[in-house]
Amino acid sequence: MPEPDPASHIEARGLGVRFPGGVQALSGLDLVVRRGELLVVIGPSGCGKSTFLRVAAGLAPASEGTLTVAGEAPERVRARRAVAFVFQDPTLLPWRSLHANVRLPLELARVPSAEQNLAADAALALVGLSEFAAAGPAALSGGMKMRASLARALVTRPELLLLDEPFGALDELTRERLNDELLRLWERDRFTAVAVTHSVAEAVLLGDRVVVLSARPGRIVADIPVPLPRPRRAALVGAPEFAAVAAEVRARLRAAAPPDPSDLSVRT
Ligand SMILES: Nc1ncnc2c1ncn2[C@@H]1O[C@H](COP(=O)(O)OP(=O)(O)OP(=O)(O)O)[C@@H](O)[C@H]1O
Repeated sequence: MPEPDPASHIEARGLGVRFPGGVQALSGLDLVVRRGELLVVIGPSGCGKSTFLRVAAGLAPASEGTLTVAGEAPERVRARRAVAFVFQDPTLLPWRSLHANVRLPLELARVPSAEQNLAADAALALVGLSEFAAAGPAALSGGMKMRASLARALVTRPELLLLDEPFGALDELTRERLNDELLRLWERDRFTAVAVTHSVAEAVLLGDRVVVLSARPGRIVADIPVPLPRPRRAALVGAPEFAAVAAEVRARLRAAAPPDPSDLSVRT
């Protein structure tokens, strides 16, 4: 077997996922995510984006081909807590304070409690929530809950962060702020990150590359580099060079989407 390339973090080769009911979510997917890269995956609804993240997180098995993380099976990477997942729903435990929510992954890893407290303090400070450490999730806005969810994901200093439409449920302004926050955290620590989104603007703002998947079963139809300089912030969205990349992503996404039956222009 060839030596794994140290620069590649996730390697999917001929990856396919078929669910027990027969739904083929992904098929023949070849993708390399480099270490320290921020990759965005976009594609039509139901094409298998979340399924790809779940396989990379070690939460779902591949049915064809392989996917490795740092040359290892994703389940092993999950077991050593080197991967963290952020979902659209912040899933904070309502009976725990923010601090106790953020330190939970360290508790589960049986990290000594003094270390847990220091790391949770630092993670809350990173996302600007120190003064809410003792508050319960019910006292927080949606944006604050998502910040807490990011803090909980980063508290273990993961090598790989997987984000499944993390800010999709937030209003536009809060979403912009959270994207800036995510960019700041990633610029600081340069963990490998794979984010799924439905927003073309978000994809171009965040990504080093944007991978466009076809309609189900998802396979890669475009792999678009984003040559915009970093650090990037949400204000970049109005720039002409931004619009050019966004137009390319949008065109590839349109071409990937299944035809709209109400669109008369595509009927013969
Ligand atoms: N556990 C499961 N069992 C059976 N089918 C599933 C399961 N999970 C997902 N699917 C199906 O697999 C397909 C891909 O789902 P997935 O959630 O990965 O798509 P997605 O691209 O993330 O969708 P969306 O953009 O709507 O969130 C969908 O048709 C979905 O209904």
